Amino acid sequence: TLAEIGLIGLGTMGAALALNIAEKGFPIAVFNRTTEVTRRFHAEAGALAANVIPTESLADLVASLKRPRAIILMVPAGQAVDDQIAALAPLLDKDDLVIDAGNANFHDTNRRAAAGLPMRFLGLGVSGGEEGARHGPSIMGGGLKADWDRVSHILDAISARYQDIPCATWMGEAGAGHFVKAVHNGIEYADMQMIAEIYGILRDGLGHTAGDIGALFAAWNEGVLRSYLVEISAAVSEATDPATGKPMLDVILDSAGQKGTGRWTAIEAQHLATPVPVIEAAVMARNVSARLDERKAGEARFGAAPKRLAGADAPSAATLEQAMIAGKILCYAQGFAMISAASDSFGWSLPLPEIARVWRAGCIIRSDMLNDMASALTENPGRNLILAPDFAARLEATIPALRQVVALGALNGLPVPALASGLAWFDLMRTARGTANMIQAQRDFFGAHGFDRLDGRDIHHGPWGS
Ligand SMILES: O=C(O)[C@H](O)[C@@H](O)[C@H](O)[C@H](O)COP(=O)(O)O
Repeated sequence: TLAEIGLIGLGTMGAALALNIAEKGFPIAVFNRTTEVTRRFHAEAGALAANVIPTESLADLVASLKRPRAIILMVPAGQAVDDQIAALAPLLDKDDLVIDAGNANFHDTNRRAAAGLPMRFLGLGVSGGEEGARHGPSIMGGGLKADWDRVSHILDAISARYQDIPCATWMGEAGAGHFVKAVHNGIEYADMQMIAEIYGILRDGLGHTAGDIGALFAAWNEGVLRSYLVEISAAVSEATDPATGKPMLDVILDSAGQKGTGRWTAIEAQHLATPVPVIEAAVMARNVSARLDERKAGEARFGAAPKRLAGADAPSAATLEQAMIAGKILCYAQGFAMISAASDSFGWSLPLPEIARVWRAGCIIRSDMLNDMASALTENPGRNLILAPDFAARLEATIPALRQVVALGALNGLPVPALASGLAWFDLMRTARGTANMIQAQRDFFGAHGFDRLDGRDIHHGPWGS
C-alpha cells in the first residue's frame, strides 16, 4: 500500500506527530537523515507499525506516497528547511505538497511561499509539545487554502478538540500560520514569566517552599486561571529530585533557554508599532537570566534585595491570583492587537476569534479563559480586548491587586518585569491626555520634527530655534 502522507525528521515532535497520524488511520511513510533512528522508530511503533512505512532515502520516501504527494517537514527552523526543500525538488511534481511544520520564522515562510517553488508549500504552526504532537496539537495553517483543504482531513483528525471541534485552522496565506504560532509562543513566554514572578514573590517574599507553591498553583488550576501552564507549574513545583530528594525546582539552574519565537514576536511587534510589553519583558527576563556571573556580581555589589514581605506588605494568595488574572488579560490583549495589526499589514484576514478558539486545546497556552476571549473577540470585532465589556469588568476587579503586587515588588526588590510592564501599558492605554506632547516638543526642539496642536491650528513647530 502507498502512504497517504510522508514525514521527514523523526525528532521529538516529528516522531510523536507520525505516531498520531498512523494512529488516526493514515498510512504514513517516514524518513530520517540517520537511518538508525528510522529503524528504531518503526521497531518501537508497536501496533502502529502496520501503518508506518520506514524509508531509507528521499527517493524511497517519495516512491511510497500516493499522488499527488504530501510531505511534512519536522526539521529545525532555518537553513535545514531550505536544504530539505532543495533535496526534494528533483523528486517531486508541481502538484506535490511540502508542509513545513517546524517553528519557522514567518518571514522565511513568506519568502518560501513567494519563491515559486517547483511544488506546493504550506507552513504549519504546531503547538503542544511532544504530548500535544502525539495525542492532539493545536494547528495553525498558512498557505493557499486549496492546499490546506487537501490535507485538512488529516490535520482535523490528529488535532486536539475543544467541545469536539478540531483545533486546526487555516489562518491565511504564506506565513500566516507560522506568524500566529510565533505570537502563541510569545504569549507562552509571557504566561510562563508571570507565573515565575509570582513564584518569586511566594519563594523570596513570603518564604514559601516549592511544595506550598505547588499546592497554591494546583488550587488556582481549579479556578479562573485553569490552564495547562498553571497545571504544569503546580506539577513541577511539587516534584522531587530523585538524585537528592530535594524539591526539583530547588536544583534547577535559573538560566532560561530560548529558540527564537518569543524574540521574533517582540521584534515584529516593534515593526508593527503594536506594543507587546509583557512578551518583551519575558524575553528580556530570559536574556538577563542567562547572565549568571553578572547577576552574581550585581548581588555582591548591591547586596541582595530585602525581599521579605510581612504584615500588610504580605500579599494574600487571592491578591496574587487576581494580579495574575489582570496580567494575563493585558498580555493577551496585546497579543491579539498585534495579530490584528499584522493582519492589516500583511494583507491577511486573520480570524481573531478563531485564533482564540484554536488555542483552547492542544497548545501550550490552552486555558478556559481563551474560550471567554473567543466570545469577547466575536462580540467586539476591531476593539482591543481590554475594552470588551466582559474583560473590562474583569480588569476593573483585578487591576488593584496587580497594582499592589507591582508596587510591593518595586519597593522590596522582587523583580516583576512582566507584571509591571503590563500595568504600565494599561495605565498608558487608559490615559486620554498622555505625556507624548513633551516628546513631540523635544523632537521639534532638537530636530524640527514638527507636531500637531490640540486646537488643530496649522502651526507645527514651537517658538524655539527661531
Ligand atoms: O507551542 C509549543 O509546542 C512550544 O512552544 C514549542 O514550539 C517549543 O517547545 C518551543 O521551542 C518553545 O520555545 P522556546 O524553546 O523558545 O522556549
